[in-house]
Amino acid sequence: MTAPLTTLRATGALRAFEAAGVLAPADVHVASRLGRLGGETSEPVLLATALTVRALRLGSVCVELGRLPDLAADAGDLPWPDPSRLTEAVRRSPLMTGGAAGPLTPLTLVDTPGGPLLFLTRYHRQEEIVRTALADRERDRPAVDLGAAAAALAALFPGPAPDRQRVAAALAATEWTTIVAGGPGTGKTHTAARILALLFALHGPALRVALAAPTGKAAARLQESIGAQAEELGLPAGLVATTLHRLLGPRRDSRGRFTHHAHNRLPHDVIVLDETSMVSLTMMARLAEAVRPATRLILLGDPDQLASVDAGAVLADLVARPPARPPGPALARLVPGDLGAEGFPDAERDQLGNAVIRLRHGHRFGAGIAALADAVRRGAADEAMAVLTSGDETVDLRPPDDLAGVRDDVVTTGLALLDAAERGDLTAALAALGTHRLLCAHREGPSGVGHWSRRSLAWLSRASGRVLDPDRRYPGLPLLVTENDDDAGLSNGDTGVVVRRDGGLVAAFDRGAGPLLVHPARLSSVHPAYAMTIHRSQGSQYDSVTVVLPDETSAILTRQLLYTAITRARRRVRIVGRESAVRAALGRPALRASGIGRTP
Ligand SMILES: Nc1ncnc2c1ncn2[C@@H]1O[C@H](COP(=O)(O)OP(=O)(O)OP(=O)(O)O)[C@@H](O)[C@H]1O
Repeated sequence: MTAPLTTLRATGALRAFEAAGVLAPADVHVASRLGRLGGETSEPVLLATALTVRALRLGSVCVELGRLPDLAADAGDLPWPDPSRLTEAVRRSPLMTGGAAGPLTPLTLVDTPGGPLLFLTRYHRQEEIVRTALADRERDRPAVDLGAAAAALAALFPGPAPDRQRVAAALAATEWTTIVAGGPGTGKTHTAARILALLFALHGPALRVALAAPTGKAAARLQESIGAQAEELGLPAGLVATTLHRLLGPRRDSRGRFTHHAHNRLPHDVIVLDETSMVSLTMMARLAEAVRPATRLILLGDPDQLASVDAGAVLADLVARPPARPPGPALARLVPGDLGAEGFPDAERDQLGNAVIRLRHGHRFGAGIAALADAVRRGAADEAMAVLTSGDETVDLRPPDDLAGVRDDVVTTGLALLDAAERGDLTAALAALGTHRLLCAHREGPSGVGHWSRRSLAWLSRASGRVLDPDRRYPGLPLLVTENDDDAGLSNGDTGVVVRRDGGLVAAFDRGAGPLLVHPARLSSVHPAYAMTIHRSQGSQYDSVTVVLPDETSAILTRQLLYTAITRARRRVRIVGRESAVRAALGRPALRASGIGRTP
């Protein structure tokens, strides 16, 4: 039996950190358990261990021992250990060296030019796997027929220089790994479809291609988008996208292990992975092990989004790596006009050495949303406020007591859902689901999901003249999936709606071409989705979005959180909150630590 999550044993420093809310009971529990198993009693070492466990919970793979107090700058006075004494104590710890109790070494300390980093060994290994695989893949470059590649590039990308999409495709032709970064609507999928066309042109129709994404929903969108361009680009019809899990082949006999691994690699010539910012370090390591050296790996994603909820912002880390080598000579010969163009700065050219290209031009957003997202990404608070107060009708900042507009959007969307769902019109119901979404930073409290869900339901009940009880799954109830359910084909974060159908009810989930229908009784972990957290909205977009900000003291309110919320909107974004909260968010980049690109 596992021990209950009690922290009665927390003493001294751990207790102080737990009382201050810096450590959760589970952090202390894991650290104490490791300490007992490994024979470590030093309080500072156990504190550092608990802080490392906490860091994982918050998306960092390690902690910087020399800068521990930065982890909780707003937590007041706490008994932080002296960094150099702590580092020495960790170095000598049986948790590092293995003790009398056995060879268990759950901690790994890595010295870097920026100071010592403390990892849980398991995650350090995973970083090593990703780093080593990438370094191996960077040792050489694929041979390419430059004449054929130049001709195909010219046909696929006829625009003026600099065209970063063309550069992305040229990278994909000349590198084993290519990272195409960019915000929503910058054309990552558009480019991926053209990259495939280029690779088919170079290597013939037998090329084996895999399309993958971290969630079922993202895979469906990728497949739909590539499929819609297949005819125009001469791609084979019926390219199928799958989740990364399914690509690797989950094994029923062993959770976390896959059919494809270092000794049974994936057979594909090209693997395109979308929404890479949502891939955890663990899954990235599994993929890195399973990819053949001569497979082209194309990673697409937005590194400015919130990191994956599991540890590891692998994409952001890969994009931020200092250049390891100069750009390849073949690249310069394929796209000399783009690389030499005035609007293509040196810093971007250097990044090409790591096969990283960032698409910058938005093709989908209103100009207001794009300008706001860009200002938020850079933390430029005055610029963001100027956009928000410019009168541009695609972006708006409203004080928390000015709710008429939000109510209108909630009621219009809710009534459309009720109407379409009662009529059994799946297409209309799923379309209504994507028109407006309420996003909150928190789950609880006056700016949290619970409060705003109840408020939305009250508005909608009044407007529809019906008593709507989310516990009785009525037609028109929007749903949010909160756990992966492989058997039902649902992923954590999927949204759907209950619809009347053939005299009964079904839950419909958007899957591009055809909706996924699930009997409501088969749904295990779902909640009403009148409002949802920004974290859960990652990877989805809506026509219009209302973002409810907490007050400026909320530590969860970071630049990445606000960027992620804003970029969920295609046409209109309304922020409900005060200017002070917007400014606080922009002043708070999420502190994440990882070793990729830093360790020797
Ligand atoms: N070079 C281009 N010329 C014309 N239209 C483009 C170009 N690039 C992208 N688009 C269009 O812009 C829209 C957004 O492109 P796409 O879906 O590829 O972006 P994305 O970066 O993959 O977005 P997301 O991150 O939301 O998936 C699509 O309608 C696409 O056809």
